[in-house]
Amino acid sequence: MVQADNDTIFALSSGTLPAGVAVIRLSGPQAFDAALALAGELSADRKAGLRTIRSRNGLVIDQALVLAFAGPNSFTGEDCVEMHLHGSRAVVSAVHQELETIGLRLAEAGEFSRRAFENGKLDLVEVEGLADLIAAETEMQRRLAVEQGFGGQSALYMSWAERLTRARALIEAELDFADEDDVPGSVSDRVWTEVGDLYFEIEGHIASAKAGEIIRDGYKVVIAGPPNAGKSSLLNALAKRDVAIVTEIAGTTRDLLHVDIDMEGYLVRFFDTAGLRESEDRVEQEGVRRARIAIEQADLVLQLEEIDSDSKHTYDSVKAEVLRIGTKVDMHRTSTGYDLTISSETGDGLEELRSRILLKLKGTWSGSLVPNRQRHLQYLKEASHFIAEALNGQELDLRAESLRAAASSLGRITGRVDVEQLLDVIFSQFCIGK
Ligand SMILES: Nc1nc2c(ncn2[C@@H]2O[C@H](COP(=O)(O)OP(=O)(O)OP(=O)(O)O)[C@@H](O)[C@H]2O)c(=O)[nH]1
Repeated sequence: MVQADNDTIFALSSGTLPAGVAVIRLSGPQAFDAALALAGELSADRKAGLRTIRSRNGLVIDQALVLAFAGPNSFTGEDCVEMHLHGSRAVVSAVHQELETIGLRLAEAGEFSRRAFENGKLDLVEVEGLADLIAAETEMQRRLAVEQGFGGQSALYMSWAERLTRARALIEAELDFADEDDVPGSVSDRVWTEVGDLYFEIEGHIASAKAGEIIRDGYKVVIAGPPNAGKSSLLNALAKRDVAIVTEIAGTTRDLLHVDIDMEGYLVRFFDTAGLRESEDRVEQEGVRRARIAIEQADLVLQLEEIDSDSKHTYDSVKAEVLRIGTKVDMHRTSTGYDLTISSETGDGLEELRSRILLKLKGTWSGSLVPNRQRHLQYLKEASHFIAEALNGQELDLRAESLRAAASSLGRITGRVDVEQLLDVIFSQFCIGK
């Protein structure tokens, strides 16, 4: 069913019940009336007031703190109310029932944010950043989401779109008014130098996308090696619990297993893989196939091998960095030819392994703004392509058109930048004509 945009909506905005407090949020033209019907009276704008919440037939449902936010100064830009109730299922359910009877409806997933976007309170990048902030589990994910959710990234893209549009305005001024006296001679050289600088800035930003992906989706560490090398034992030792089955039977692990570990604020996803060997067993063959895909997609491969073992394995298509690790050091004396030797049994070398992984991770993100979604990357690449076209073009009007297309691509990232509007602003600052 298509829901009307001017419906007044409500939802439980806080977490799982029961809890100390449950926050129900209302948004839309009827929000204040509905809150008045339940709470009797609302405090002044944005001031919390302690109210008794009653049903229509006068029965007390709960006592709550009620806050009213008159639009446009609210999250959605509409009139909003928050009721901070006691967090019981029965209280929340009774309030929901009352609100539905009054004619409000339960919000759909993301509907508050959608309204915030439609009312110009948040742009798309900020909406995505907010979603990431809510989903953030590690400190670095939180920091990245804050950079994105609170306007920093949008401001960067907006400033780039503005620079492109300004360049285009200058070029068009040159095209339109070249024969008049009050436009300074050829501005082209300076404009193209500036556009060239911007091209390198955008390319640099695109190159940092991997860092964004690693922080947001996790650093993928794949534990690989022949059967019985001790892969599952290492996964369990790192996770400090029994995630994977460990036996002395070669070929125990057949599927891909993974464990997420928060290492000093970074999300690290460790994958345990099936031992790499030729096998007649179809399940094991499939496990090995999945292991190879995981190795190809890894950020770091831990190549395990029991010290002194004969089963040396070569990896064909590893793009990631590889750490060669000799295992079961508690059972062996010699240990040359490895980057590191470990024992999951005694814990030897595990701290060293953790530090090496962290060292690699800490070098990935400097804390600067980075694209962290495929959507951003796609439009950034598109923008960069159009800028390159403008820089290498011949006809001035076609080059100006490429600049417009590049600014539009950047505008699509935030969903806000209207290039034509920008052009008006820029032209209004010129004093062309008499
Ligand atoms: N002494 C000793 N034994 C270990 C160590 N790590 C693993 N083992 C033993 O080696 C055998 C194989 O360990 P796993 O962790 O299952 O090895 P895997 O590489 O996952 O094996 P597959 O699932 O067959 O690919 C088990 O009997 C473990 O107890 C270690 O550090 N020291």
